[in-house]
Amino acid sequence: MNDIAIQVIQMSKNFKRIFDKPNTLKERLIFWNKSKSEVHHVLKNININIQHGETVALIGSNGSGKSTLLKLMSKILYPNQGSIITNGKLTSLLELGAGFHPDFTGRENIYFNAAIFGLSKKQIENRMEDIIAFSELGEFIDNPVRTYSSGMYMRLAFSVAINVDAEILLIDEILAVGDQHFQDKCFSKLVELRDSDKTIVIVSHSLDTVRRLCGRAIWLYNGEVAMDGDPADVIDHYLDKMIEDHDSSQTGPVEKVEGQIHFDEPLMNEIVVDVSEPLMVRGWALCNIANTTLKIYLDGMEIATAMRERRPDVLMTYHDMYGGAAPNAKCGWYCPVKLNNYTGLHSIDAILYNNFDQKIITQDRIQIKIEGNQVIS
Ligand SMILES: Nc1ncnc2c1ncn2[C@@H]1O[C@H](COP(=O)(O)OP(=O)(O)OP(=O)(O)O)[C@@H](O)[C@H]1O
Repeated sequence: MNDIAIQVIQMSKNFKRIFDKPNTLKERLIFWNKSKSEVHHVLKNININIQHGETVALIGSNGSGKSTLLKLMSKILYPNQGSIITNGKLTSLLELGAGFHPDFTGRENIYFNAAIFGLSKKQIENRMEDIIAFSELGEFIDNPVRTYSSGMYMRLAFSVAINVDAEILLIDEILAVGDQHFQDKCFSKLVELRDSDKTIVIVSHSLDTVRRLCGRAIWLYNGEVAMDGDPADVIDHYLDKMIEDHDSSQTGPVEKVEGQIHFDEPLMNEIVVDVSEPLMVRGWALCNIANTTLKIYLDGMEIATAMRERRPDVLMTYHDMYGGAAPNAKCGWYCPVKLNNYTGLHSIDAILYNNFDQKIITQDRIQIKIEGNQVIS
């Protein structure tokens, strides 16, 4: 048996961009030979081999061609040059609602979709209850899908996709529309499929999901494969490049500088073990400029510049500065605070400064009361 599930060979995809497209017949007649178009090279000479059993993420900034590549793999689109060969039964979760008939009920759409996938009526009937149970749609399963919310669509689509015995699963971001409970459930299911012999290709902006789920990440940049390998390395390079691109696109002063600081710890009832042991203060900062510094003050005295911390729960905790480079980037931070006066009320201030002019962008304060060896409020 061929070990390769998906083979992309010297593949390029272009789209035509049309400017000044006439909207009315009059405009068409007047501008009949004047509409301008431009060929947009979305993917250029891509070569990728994905083995059976691999779980691969496609990452990259908006418009880098990730969804287009998935659509090409699922043969919704065709390349202008080169080819894509898939080997195995393939199902895809690409656009919400794609493949569903809006006037059919959820149940009818299950029949419809599973039949297209080659399942017999008996096979579908045998799986029907499992599909409905996984989707948790309950009585809504007998309502027309046009009445569904995007989360409900996604529940139905995911439940069908995992029950049609596909060997290759292509998933585009859509998991993000589910509520937290269903996202967690889908994630666990994907882990289960990953650990069986399924091949999964997923497009996601959730780098945490990529790190936890995938064994390989492919980064698309300017229509080419910029890097292909271990997710942790690829994500680091991708984020560094995003910072670089963001910095070079910042030509003038940032007009409206905003930021937020959050304290997560110290938690109430935290036991302060020893006076000589510093108390760890943790939080995260969010700012729309890159060049910021976060300083920590104890009872009005500057005691430290907070240290960056990698936090799996906070997206993009990667930059050496505080605030982060990309707009709305978040950075986890920590600071060991040595309490001079052990018992009593202390205030800890975190202040985010703009490195250009040292002006304060934002600040926040927590007050902690220590009694005995505990933080009590
Ligand atoms: N059908 C189409 N016709 C014309 N241009 C298209 C079409 N589909 C995609 N594009 C263009 O191709 C480029 C890549 O789009 P694609 O959706 O693949 O990017 P993406 O990496 O998935 O982005 P995002 O992270 O925003 O989802 C974009 O510039 C988009 O405008």
